[in-house]
Amino acid sequence: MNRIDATFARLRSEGKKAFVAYVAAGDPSFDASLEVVRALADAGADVIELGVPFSDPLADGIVNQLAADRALKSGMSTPRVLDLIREFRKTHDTPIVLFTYLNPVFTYGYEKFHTDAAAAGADGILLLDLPPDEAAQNTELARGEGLRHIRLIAPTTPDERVTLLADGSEGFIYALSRTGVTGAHGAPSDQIADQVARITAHTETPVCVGFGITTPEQAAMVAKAGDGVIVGSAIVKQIELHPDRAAEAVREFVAPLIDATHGA
Ligand SMILES: O=P(O)(O)OC[C@@H](O)[C@@H](O)c1c[nH]c2ccccc12
Repeated sequence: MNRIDATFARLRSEGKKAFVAYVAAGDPSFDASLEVVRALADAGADVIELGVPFSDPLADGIVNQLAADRALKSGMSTPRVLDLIREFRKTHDTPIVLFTYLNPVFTYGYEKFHTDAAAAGADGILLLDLPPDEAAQNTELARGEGLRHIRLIAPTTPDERVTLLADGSEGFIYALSRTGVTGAHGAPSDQIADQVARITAHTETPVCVGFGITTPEQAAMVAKAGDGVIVGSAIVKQIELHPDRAAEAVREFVAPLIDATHGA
């Protein structure tokens, strides 16, 4: 069974919500990043969303932009991201979703990317700029049985596209708490429960909410509304602030967020 599906099935049976942690692979270096990802898993993150660093991350705010830049400068590349996953898999079973843009996957080769990523130990993929209609038309974009395709739904997504996206989403659905780019620009809105309900009306697939979640209070609020909480920039900021003790700083930072999510 796919690790993402197994994790959500387990959490549902335990009545718990998922904590999904995002970091850019290779930030600030291969070795330090591997330690960070292991620390996230050890701290109890249910899913790790691992960013394949890309030079033009159009949906990312400044914190994630700088992280991608640090990773690229440290020599990170798509094959090295797969190496990092292989290393992580020697010790951990936590599901991994690869987050990236179409360009790095196009350059690597769509089909080869899916095959190699699944073989390395990835469980899902979130291709930010792949519209669902394109995925349906160009099946090689969505090839690779080992990887679940996770799709984003924004508050501005029209209802007819919510159905299309919910049908095409596997593993879980990523509901954006607001429009704009990633990062802590304003608190998550109190409309979140309504937005999640708009999606769950169309699907049984778990719905996780991300964008701008920074504090345990926000995590608890969002966890009550959906099936999981996604936190990126706030974790990545810890790596930026403490490059020499990134894993430890991340572990300390996520512990209360994970408690708040699991306790919601
Ligand atoms: O950083 P935030 O606001 O906590 O949001 C999660 C996010 O970082 C992660 O899921 C992600 C990183 N880059 C993205 C680009 C688009 C959508 C989502 C993402």
